[in-house]
Amino acid sequence: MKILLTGANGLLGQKLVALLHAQPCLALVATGRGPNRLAEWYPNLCFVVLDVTDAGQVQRVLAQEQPTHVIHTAAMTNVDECELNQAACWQQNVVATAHLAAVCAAQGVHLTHLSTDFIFDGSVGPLAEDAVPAPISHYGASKLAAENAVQGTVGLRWAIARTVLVYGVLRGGGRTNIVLWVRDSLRAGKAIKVVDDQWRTPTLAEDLAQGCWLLAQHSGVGIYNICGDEMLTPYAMALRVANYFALDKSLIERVDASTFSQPARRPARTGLLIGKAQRELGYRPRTFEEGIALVAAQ
Ligand SMILES: NC(=O)C1=CN([C@@H]2O[C@H](COP(=O)(O)OP(=O)(O)OC[C@H]3O[C@@H](n4cnc5c(N)ncnc54)[C@H](OP(=O)(O)O)[C@@H]3O)[C@@H](O)[C@H]2O)C=CC1
Ligand SMILES: Cc1cn([C@H]2C[C@H](O)[C@@H](COP(=O)(O)OP(=O)(O)O[C@H]3O[C@@H](C)C(=O)[C@@H](O)[C@H]3O)O2)c(=O)[nH]c1=O
Repeated sequence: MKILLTGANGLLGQKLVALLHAQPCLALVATGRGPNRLAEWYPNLCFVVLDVTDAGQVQRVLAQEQPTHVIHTAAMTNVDECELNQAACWQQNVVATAHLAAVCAAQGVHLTHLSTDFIFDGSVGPLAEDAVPAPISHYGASKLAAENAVQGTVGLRWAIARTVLVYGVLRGGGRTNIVLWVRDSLRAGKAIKVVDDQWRTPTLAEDLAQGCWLLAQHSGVGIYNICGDEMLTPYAMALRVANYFALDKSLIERVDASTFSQPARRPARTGLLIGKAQRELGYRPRTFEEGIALVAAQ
């Protein structure tokens, strides 16, 4: 088995490297668009530069590496930036994915593609895999189009892992996430406004990596929700983080989403149901509390 990761420098990518680099009987090729930000921690990691929007590079790297499986985490994940730079978002999230899927099909490579709860409009939740998508942001529309491109690629063995609000410790800089943002703001004595009218099933990055590994091992086919098992608002999450780290809860101001005028709308109520992944893959995510404890331990 030989797994090639895209976006290996990212939050999920790093956790996949941590999980997979020492697996017996598995060859791992980590790829990313920039320099390898993981060399300090994984000096023996096989890292190849791969910008997934460069069709020639994708062709060459897959032909050269001959993976049996690809886990495609690379994407433009800043939702507001996607709303403001829609062409770049489409290029990164849709065009690149469609081409990667075609190359995987041509080479008989199993593709696990990462998708999101933001393909839904947030009117009802939590949702199972058969719910009808209706994205309300360009990011969400791009991720739905990517799903459709993957599913529409003839001859491709594919799995789509949908996830939600991923958190965890990221090395070497990159996007922050809800748990780190709350912890670091409160530690700095900074007041924060946190919404209590958006509902999510927050996902520990290590659990998401485990779910992707299970999908690759099973060469799973179809859509699988891979996320946390608890439905929480960011406000509830912030209180849990403050309690765990014994930080000042009075700095957390409870607000609703109307407080923010972000370029991209966020779906109010999402969250995904994980029964299928639990039954078919043996997926067992940690609780939010356990997730915070793991973040604290790192
Ligand atoms: N984070 C979340 O809350 C959620 C994420 N997801 C999905 O999960 C996946 C992983 O997300 P996450 O790890 O959090 O994202 P990150 O933003 O942490 O990582 C994404 C990685 O993709 C890389 N990348 C971006 N464009 C390209 C490109 N053209 N070629 C190669 N690499 C590229 C980035 O490179 P660089 O480091 O150089 O910027 C970055 O390392 C994404 O597909 C995302 O849509 C779904 C739901 C929730
Ligand atoms: C910055 C900020 C966020 N929040 C809340 C809103 C939101 O529910 C949560 C995260 O907000 P952000 O804008 O940082 O993240 P956001 O862009 O909403 O996160 C999304 O990322 C993409 C990649 C996905 O695929 C989605 O699943 C989702 O995780 O925290 C506040 O309450 N106050 C704040 O000041």
